Amino acid sequence: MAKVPSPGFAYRDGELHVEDVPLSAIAAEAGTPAYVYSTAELRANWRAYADAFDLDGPGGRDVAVCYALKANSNLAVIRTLTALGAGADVVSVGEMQRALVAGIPADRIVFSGVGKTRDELAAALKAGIHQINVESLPELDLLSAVASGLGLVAPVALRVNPDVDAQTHGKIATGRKEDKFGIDWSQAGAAFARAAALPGLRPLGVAIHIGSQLLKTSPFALAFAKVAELVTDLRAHGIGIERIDLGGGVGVPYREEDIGPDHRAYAQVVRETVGHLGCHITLEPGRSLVASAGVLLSRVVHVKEGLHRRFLVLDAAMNDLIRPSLYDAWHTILPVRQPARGAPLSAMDVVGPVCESGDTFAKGRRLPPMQAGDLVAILTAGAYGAVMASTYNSRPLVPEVLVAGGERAVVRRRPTLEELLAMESVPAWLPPPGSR
Ligand SMILES: Cc1ncc(COP(=O)(O)O)c(C=O)c1O
Ligand SMILES: N[C@@H](CCCC[NH3+])C(=O)O
Repeated sequence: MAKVPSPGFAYRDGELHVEDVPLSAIAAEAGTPAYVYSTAELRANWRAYADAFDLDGPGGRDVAVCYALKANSNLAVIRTLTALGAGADVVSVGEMQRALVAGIPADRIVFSGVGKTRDELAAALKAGIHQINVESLPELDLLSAVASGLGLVAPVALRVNPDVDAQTHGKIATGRKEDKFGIDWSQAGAAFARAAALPGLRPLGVAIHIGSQLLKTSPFALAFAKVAELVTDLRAHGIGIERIDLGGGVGVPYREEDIGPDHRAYAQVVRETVGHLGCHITLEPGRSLVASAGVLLSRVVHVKEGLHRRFLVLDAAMNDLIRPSLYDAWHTILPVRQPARGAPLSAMDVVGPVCESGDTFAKGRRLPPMQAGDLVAILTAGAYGAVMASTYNSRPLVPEVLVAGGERAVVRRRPTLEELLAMESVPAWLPPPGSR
């Protein structure tokens, strides 16, 4: 049996607890499936960055940690992180709204993304956000026009594509030359020159993001060194770069055997590669701040003995947590009731009720005896979990619960089926019910 890898979640009195709260109590109150988040774990994840970058001391004066909301945009989660000092990295006007509503000041928000619309750019400028990360020449022109139309000058970083392989899953690597992100390395100089010439822009930063779930620091080191070269080059050409945005944070251990990441080693890489430039540095970690802080709590609907395999059929499904289906991602799965010492383990396919074979959380996972009605916790689900949920198969969005010590609150409730249906309508020109 896998050990519980995080301090926010532990077996006590024969049951898995989130801080001081038994998960069975949460299942009784919020129903299942439900995401459950630990505030202590969020704090510990923040502290790892705060310590590595001396955020509360003199070393951190020129470093901003802008939490990438895409990893988990629940308002209570954002509020917890911003109370610790986080700014925000947003990729849509919706995320920007969330950041503002959660209390993050506009001047601590950066706006990334490869396809920001005219309306989104205008909203960001009107809100007065810290920086817009521009990813293409057409976007430069559009932003300049929008800013000029509003009588404003946009604070801009250009996201460049350093052509570095992040050595992560292909679907979440973003810094290779074939990826859609950033301005081609060979066009970077010309793009900055153009930005400097456009009336509505103040180009002051270089941004990159090479991918997510990096368990090694070497790809970061390669990419950051290229950024340093570019900054030096741009300065030599009279373009005064004051800011560097280094993109997402370190990866997280999903399996016990995953080694790293070491925040201190990452911070060391940052200092060694770009520290000498005297730039203000923005970091945009998402996953590493929230992944370990969340579990997906689910109930066993059936234990189905197939002829060839044993299936543990849960009430959670791919629509609630899509990472295993989409990236073949591993999530450790634990029974909420602590198994007896030496309980026999047997291989089970852990699946959901959705009508796709891909609705599988784990294949051949070795688990102790389980029966219908038992609760399980799918670990390390705080990042890219609830935010990627859908209503596929007309399953309502999964609720979210935040725990702090002995306190707990439902921070997003499960919508009712009536609410889902109320969003739709049948036009009067369609045949009425009963006709054919
Ligand atoms: C531009 C940008 N910044 C930050 C992040 C957050 O990355 P991570 O969750 O790996 O820290 C992402 C997602 O990969 C991203 O696309
Ligand atoms: N959704 C991905 C990460 C995407 C990163 C976004 N830039 C995951 O779960 O691993």
